[in-house]
Amino acid sequence: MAAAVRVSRCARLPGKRGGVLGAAALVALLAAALALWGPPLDAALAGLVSARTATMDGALRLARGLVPPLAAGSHKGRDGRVAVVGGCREYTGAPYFAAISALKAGADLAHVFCAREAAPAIKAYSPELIVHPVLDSPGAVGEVEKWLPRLHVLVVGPGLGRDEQLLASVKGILEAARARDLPVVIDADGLWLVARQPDLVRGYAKAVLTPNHVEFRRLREAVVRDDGGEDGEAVRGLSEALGGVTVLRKGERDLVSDGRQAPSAVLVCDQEGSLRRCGGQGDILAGSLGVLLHWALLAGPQKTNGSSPPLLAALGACALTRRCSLRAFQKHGRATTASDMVAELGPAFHELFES
Ligand SMILES: NC(=O)C1=CN([C@@H]2O[C@H](COP(=O)(O)OP(=O)(O)OC[C@H]3O[C@@H](n4cnc5c(N)ncnc54)[C@H](O)[C@@H]3O)[C@@H](O)[C@H]2O)[C@@H](O)CC1
Ligand SMILES: Nc1ncnc2c1ncn2[C@@H]1O[C@H](COP(=O)(O)OP(=O)(O)OP(=O)(O)O)[C@@H](O)[C@H]1O
Ligand SMILES: [Mg+2]
Repeated sequence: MAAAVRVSRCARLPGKRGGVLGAAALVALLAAALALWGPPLDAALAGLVSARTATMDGALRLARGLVPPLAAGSHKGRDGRVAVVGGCREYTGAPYFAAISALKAGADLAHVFCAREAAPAIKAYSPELIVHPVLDSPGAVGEVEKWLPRLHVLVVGPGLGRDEQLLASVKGILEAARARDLPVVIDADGLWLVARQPDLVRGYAKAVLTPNHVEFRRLREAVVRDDGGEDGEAVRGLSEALGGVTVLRKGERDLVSDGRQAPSAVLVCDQEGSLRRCGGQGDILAGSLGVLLHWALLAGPQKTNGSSPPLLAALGACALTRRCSLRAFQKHGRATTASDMVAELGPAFHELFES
């Protein structure tokens, strides 16, 4: 059973003695303890409450510390060069949402490597995106590989579709990225590929998978031969079976684990979000996560306090996506779309990471 703690916003937290701690006392107590973070934190809290799942507000505080300060002398690209690999005839919105979210979350440059047919539409959505119509060309892997030295992170899968030729190209691109130790976020149909070829990511600590409900079940079925279970232990088990790849299982509560946190904590992000379940919210999360993952890996242990950088980045991206979707929902209600959420990403980022 994944051991950690569940810290929810509500007042009720069953302790070992079955008592209930008041919210204020609990928050104060855990705020101090969370400051320890990492193995000392786990040790400090292990005896406090029964092993459940953990919403690590302290992790968010750490995530804030990963954001590089804007500086007069910085050059274009320093704060992140993110590339989305996806976009096909059917799906052009998903790669756009992922790439523009990376920019609005603070990346300096956002590329999209997509199929030729998708490129005009994605280019038309935004002049900010650098769109390469190469993914369905015979030399797609080489075309992308020559860009890898100039990129910090790949976000693979939004709007990819399931065309065998595209998936074969993406397999080669993932292999090339891993060979260069490039961090990757794998979402949507990129997860379709991983479910069929788990060794593409197995044991790769710089990979983060972001399955939704359906994609999670497919992965569990393919990797651990069990499509049951949606709880923290199922997430931790999948992560462990993939050799410590960080898994973010999206849902009403986002569950994150790298399978190795001792004692194997599963972190929960259940901050308030939108009640609307419109398409594109997962793409926004994947793009935001791309830039946060780059920053987290760059920050070093003194900033992450010994915690897993991908884990912190995933939590930060969950909180950011929920906050921008909530802001959009408060303005647009049932009419809220992913475009409205993207429009709120900048203010949500400021609220969470800069104020
Ligand atoms: N505007 C666009 O271009 C969009 C394109 N998208 C792309 O569409 C492709 C397929 O993504 P999908 O998410 O549709 O496919 P999935 O295979 O993830 O999901 C298939 C169906 O499962 C159902 N489902 C999803 N979450 C569920 C849940 N929590 N409980 C029960 N049922 C659930 C939905 O009806 C969904 O259509 C991906 O490449 C994705 O990136 C989506 O991201 C949505 C937006
Ligand atoms: N049932 C839910 N209740 C509240 N929030 C949810 C729920 N399901 C998902 N979310 C929120 O929406 C985010 C995206 O999850 P979702 O399941 O929509 O991804 P997705 O299906 O990949 O989206 P996309 O349409 O972009 O592919 C989650 O990280 C979570 O914050
Ligand atoms: Mg999705």
